[in-house]
Amino acid sequence: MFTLCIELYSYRRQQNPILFTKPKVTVHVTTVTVRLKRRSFLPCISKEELPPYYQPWMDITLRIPELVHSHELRSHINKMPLLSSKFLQKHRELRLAHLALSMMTMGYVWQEGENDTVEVLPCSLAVPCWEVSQRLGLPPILTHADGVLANWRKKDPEGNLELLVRLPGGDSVQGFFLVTLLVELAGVPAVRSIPTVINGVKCGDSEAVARALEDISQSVQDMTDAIKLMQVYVDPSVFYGIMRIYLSGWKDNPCMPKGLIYEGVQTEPLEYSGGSAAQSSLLHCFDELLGIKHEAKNGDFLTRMRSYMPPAHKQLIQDISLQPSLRNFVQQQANEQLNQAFQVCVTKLLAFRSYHINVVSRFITVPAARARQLRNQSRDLEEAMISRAPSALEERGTGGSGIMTFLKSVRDQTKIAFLSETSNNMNL
Ligand code: HEM
Repeated sequence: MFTLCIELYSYRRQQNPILFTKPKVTVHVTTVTVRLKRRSFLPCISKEELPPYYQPWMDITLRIPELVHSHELRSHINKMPLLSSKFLQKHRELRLAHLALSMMTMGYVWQEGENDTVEVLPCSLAVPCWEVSQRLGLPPILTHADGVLANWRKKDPEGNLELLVRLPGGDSVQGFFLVTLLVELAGVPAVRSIPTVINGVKCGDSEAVARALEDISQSVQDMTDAIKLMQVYVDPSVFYGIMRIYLSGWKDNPCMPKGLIYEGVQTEPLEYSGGSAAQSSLLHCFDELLGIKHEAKNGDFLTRMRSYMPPAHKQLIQDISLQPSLRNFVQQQANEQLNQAFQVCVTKLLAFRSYHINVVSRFITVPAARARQLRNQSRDLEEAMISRAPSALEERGTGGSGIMTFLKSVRDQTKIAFLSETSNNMNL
């Protein structure tokens, strides 16, 4: 019997829950609210959970945008005491500590933009960041598991959400991380249905497999609906001109070709990719389940992104990959309902990836083209903001990939998963 190795949260569908509000606009979307169990994909963390000993970390972390703006973050971190990580005990404390330390790291490195980065992260930050990372099995840099999965709390009993820790970029930062969180939440029913699919394949129960695939399709559709909120809550100029650099890493990044020395940890510089939703476990799980294989270079990138996930997520993906092939099962059964359910599932995943390419075009490709045009002749504030965006990242994602070639190839490989006889009927 295949069971989920990670305890997921239970969820409840509601007609119109208010997810979070934007000044003057309250958005109602048909998606999910959550009741959390203790250990889940999305740990519910509150600021109060770190012991008071760690107040010097939180004092700085909660002021990152303001201290970056006044160019004082680095000096505050340079004066920060070197604290022992041994008083952090619970998993949630460690996750909150990792969130705080990795957010400070991003602010420290990128405070002055791409032209005045640092070569060394001071030991008061580097040492605890390294130690906490080792204990969690995460890299010592901001990951999707920090900025999205562990960076929220309920703001009020109605279910509105807010971030715990912010980066520069105002409301767009909140919008970016929380909309991504909504995509994660929308994907929960799909992950919960995966064991049903696997067990159905093992027992030869086509009907159960078909029903579970239909649930997965609905959930992926909900993910696509959720990602559409990005354009409501995030301003592309702010994303591209201000926020994006703070998500960037020091691997495959021309403005930090040598990587970063973590003082007190190692004398040689280390290289890490920045935060990216390519580190989300969801699509990795779906690809493994549906038998979607990526081309060598892209596959290597995506596999590398798994080492930026919490180990239990990585393990879950690995476990799914080791199960009997769903695709073979569907082909052998020659059952129309099952065939159809499988095809719809691939179609929905393809639609998510196609819409995601749209999002990337709106938030990166279009502003990058405008930035190139305006770099030497900025006129108004919005233009100035875009033209100050780091040029090294025009063609690269924060995870370090060559963006459009990568994303289009990943999408095209998804199409290959269609069962051949019916793909013609689906007009693709
Ligand atoms: C403004 C919003 C977003 C932008 C600009 C964006 C940008 C990118 C970029 C540039 C990549 C290439 C990998 C890299 O180097 O980082 C990527 C990959 C990826 N992104 Fe996003 N992304 C956004 C939102 C999201 C959201 C909300 C999700 C949902 C979880 C998501 C899921 C993925 C996935 C799964 C990949 C890996 C490629 C794939 O499996 O199709 N992205 N994204």
